[in-house]
Amino acid sequence: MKVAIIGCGNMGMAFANSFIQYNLVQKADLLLVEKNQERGLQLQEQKSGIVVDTISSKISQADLIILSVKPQDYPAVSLDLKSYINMSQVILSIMAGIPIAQIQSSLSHDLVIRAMPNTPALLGMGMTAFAAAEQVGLSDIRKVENLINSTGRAVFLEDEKLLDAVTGLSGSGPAYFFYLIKSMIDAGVAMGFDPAMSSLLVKQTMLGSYHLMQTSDKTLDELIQAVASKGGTTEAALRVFQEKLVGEGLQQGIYAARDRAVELAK
Ligand SMILES: NC(=O)C1=CN([C@@H]2O[C@H](COP(=O)(O)OP(=O)(O)OC[C@H]3O[C@@H](n4cnc5c(N)ncnc54)[C@H](OP(=O)(O)O)[C@@H]3O)[C@@H](O)[C@H]2O)C=CC1
Ligand SMILES: O=C(O)[C@@H]1CCC=N1
Repeated sequence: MKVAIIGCGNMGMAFANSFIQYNLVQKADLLLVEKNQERGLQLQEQKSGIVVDTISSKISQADLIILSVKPQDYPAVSLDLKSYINMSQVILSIMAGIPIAQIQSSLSHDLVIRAMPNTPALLGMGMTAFAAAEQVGLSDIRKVENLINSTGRAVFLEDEKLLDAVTGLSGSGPAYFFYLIKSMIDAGVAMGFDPAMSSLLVKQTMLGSYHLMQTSDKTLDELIQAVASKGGTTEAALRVFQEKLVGEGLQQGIYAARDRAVELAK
């Protein structure tokens, strides 16, 4: 399969590297379109594929074209791409917010799939949800799903609108996790640990807790209860979280991310 990737930053290259790692695409069949000169040079040094800095007739040979520029850069990309695209090519967009219909009309092209991955795709441990235009056949959906599976787990959504919620939940989710960890490490440092020791205490706790959650029969509430002894320390912390509306704050943040995805389409 021949693949072209337009915008080879964090996510574009997470996808490219997974395809290569699993031999789903050969480097000679991977066209990397990257406008940023410094990044383009890096990609050339890494020999990850055929690197070019502009969209040209070369793109007409690709079976699949991945759009992984920032949503704000898409209008310029669509103007360039429109003149080279051919009817049988499938477009896979991972851009936040931009609906399938908007991509179809800006490119005058039917075969569009829209996906929302996340950065653990860099390790093949990503979570991607995707939806397809009704004109895309099952065979093309399967081909794209196989590619996405090389970056981690994939779920197909019948309702494209939910992709904005996915963006707020799992697309941006890794940042929330790192934010939580950083806050805990900062608390450890404030209580007298050096940053390395605080980091070890927190990261190992999160790793162990993740595996406990995944292997235990208990619900999340029961797992919390199992830590929170009556009248003990955890209860004291949970009371403060409740008073400070930590859970609600997190949820409001997730809704704000979803709403920003909707705004990005305008
Ligand atoms: N980062 C994440 O966690 C996730 C991101 N996404 C989506 O993926 C997309 C890319 O995000 P991310 O990888 O983080 O962004 P990056 O900024 O890392 O990558 C985008 C790259 O595209 C380049 N670019 C801009 N315009 C063009 C053009 N006309 N032709 C070729 N290349 C161009 C940019 O260059 P320059 O820097 O010079 O502008 C940049 O190198 C976004 O739409 C985002 O919504 C989806 C899920 C998760
Ligand atoms: O922050 C963003 O806009 C992108 C989309 C999801 C994660 N990063």
